[in-house]
Amino acid sequence: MQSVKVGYLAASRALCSGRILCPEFVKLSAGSVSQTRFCRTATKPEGTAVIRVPRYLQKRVENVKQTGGQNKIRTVKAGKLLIQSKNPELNQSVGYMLGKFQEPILCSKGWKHYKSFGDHFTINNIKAVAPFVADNQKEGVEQKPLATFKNFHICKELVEILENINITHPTTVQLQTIPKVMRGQNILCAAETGSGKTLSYLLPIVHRLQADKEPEMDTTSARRIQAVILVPSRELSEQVATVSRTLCAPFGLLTKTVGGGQGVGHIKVVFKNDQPDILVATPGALVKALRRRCLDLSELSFFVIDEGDTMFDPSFSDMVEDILLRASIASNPKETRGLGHKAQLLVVGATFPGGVGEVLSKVTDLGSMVVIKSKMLHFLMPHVKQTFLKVKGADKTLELHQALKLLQQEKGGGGVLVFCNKSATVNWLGYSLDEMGVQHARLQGEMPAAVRAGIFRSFQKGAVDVLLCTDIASRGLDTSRVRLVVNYDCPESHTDYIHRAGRVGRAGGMEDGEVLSFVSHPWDVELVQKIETAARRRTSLPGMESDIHEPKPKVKEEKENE
Ligand SMILES: Nc1ncnc2c1ncn2[C@@H]1O[C@H](COP(=O)(O)OP(=O)(O)OP(=O)(O)O)[C@@H](O)[C@H]1O
Repeated sequence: MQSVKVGYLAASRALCSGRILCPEFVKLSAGSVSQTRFCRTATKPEGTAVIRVPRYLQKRVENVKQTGGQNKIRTVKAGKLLIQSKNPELNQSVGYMLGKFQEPILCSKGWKHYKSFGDHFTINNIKAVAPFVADNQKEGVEQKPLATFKNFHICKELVEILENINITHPTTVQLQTIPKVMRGQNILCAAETGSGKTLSYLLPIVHRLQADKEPEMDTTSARRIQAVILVPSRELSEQVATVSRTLCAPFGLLTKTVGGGQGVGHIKVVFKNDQPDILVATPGALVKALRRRCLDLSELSFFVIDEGDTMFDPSFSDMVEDILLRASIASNPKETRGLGHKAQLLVVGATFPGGVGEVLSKVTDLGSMVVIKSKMLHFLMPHVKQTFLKVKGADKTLELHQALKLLQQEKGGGGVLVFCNKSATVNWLGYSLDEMGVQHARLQGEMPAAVRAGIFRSFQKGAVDVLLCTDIASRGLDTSRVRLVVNYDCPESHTDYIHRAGRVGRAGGMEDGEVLSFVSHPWDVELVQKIETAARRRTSLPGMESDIHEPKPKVKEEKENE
């Protein structure tokens, strides 16, 4: 029997004064006082008795505290369910709101116990439209005219290109960001996954570059790099470059990429004949290029850091700092115009770690940066159904097979991203799926660059439906055809969960995207409990609230020091 020691006086006071008037408890406690061995020990102060409270009684007391003395809290009301559990008593309706100090009773509460295998719960999608769709586009809101890209006064060719690909109304983040970028402000923008952050920075960049372009300029010789976009992976650099090329096409602006895994020879070739107007690069490749003096960042008009959380992660931050120090970053909008102008700094991401300010304060005045933070940042996506299944490690492959079959039967198939925590798991799982006859592709960081090239693109194009991958595919990669994200291995952090889950429910993507997470290890359970708590409380995921803060103006600090 596991037990705890409590002071006799404290325990008896709690028993007598509290609402916990359990006769069994009192009887047992009194019994154990007379028998306690601790009374006899010389080290204990005289008169202090120690009683042992059995674990099962502690649990009962905890439950009484949680339910406030009632047998159970009724969390189900008429209408749609927010949380749907294997045990219907733990369901929670959309209409039920937890009290401020009320502890939610979690389906995943006992998931560290081996008997919980087979248990499951679902956080239902309670909204049909993503929160980042501008308010006036939501159902039932018809009063205001819809905002369009024309409202931003960007050149008409760009508006036409967007219309051709069915992008007519800006998302919330685009509405907030584009005007500010056009005004020359440095921006720190944090908004949900799939909310259209790429266009938020690319549209104003291309608009400005075409406006600044001199008509008589020779297209090749006078070209210089005017915008650098830093991204964490090769795949993402290709994706951003594709969007950029589409937007640049009518203006003859050139976009190039340099990515990790490419030798110096290849990097030199990129810059040899023709400098691009827009360069999309990974930090490692750009550092190599800068060291070999292949390019010069002194005349930049824009410096963009996409996927800010990854780029300011310790694995990249030194390189990012090194690159930023070679560029001349503006400290206010006036410095971004005219002769000898400096670069406007745009940092975007779906989550933000602490420490962003530390690096940025070395290159610009943090006080001048405009922080744009979406309302639903770090919340679970309300328009995506998210299921958690407690399953034995050995059964995960079968469960995955089952989920793929169900998707085929119920929705006629679609893109599936299966996330594993390690490259080795991707390979191993790949062999298992081969044996089961499931066609798939694999994408993981340990693959040679040549093998990796084009895998995500072929998945985007629909050449293969199932992609087994590590977290390299969770950051920024966009495909509207993903219907199901499977966390074959439970993600290691909230940030990873947000990014992985964010591959569905994207602007312009499938509306019925789902996330399925397998939970097999006891150490996965805490993360699941936090996610379930956030869902039941309708709050953001814990530990991420302070991730983004308004940078303090440097000037004030200096004045204080004087
Ligand atoms: N205004 C819009 N209307 C409809 N679709 C849009 C709009 N803006 C962007 N999209 C589409 O939304 C998808 C997601 O955009 P994008 O990749 O820029 O998202 P993101 O916010 O950068 O996501 P992540 O945080 O995952 O990087 C893209 O397919 C893009 O074409």
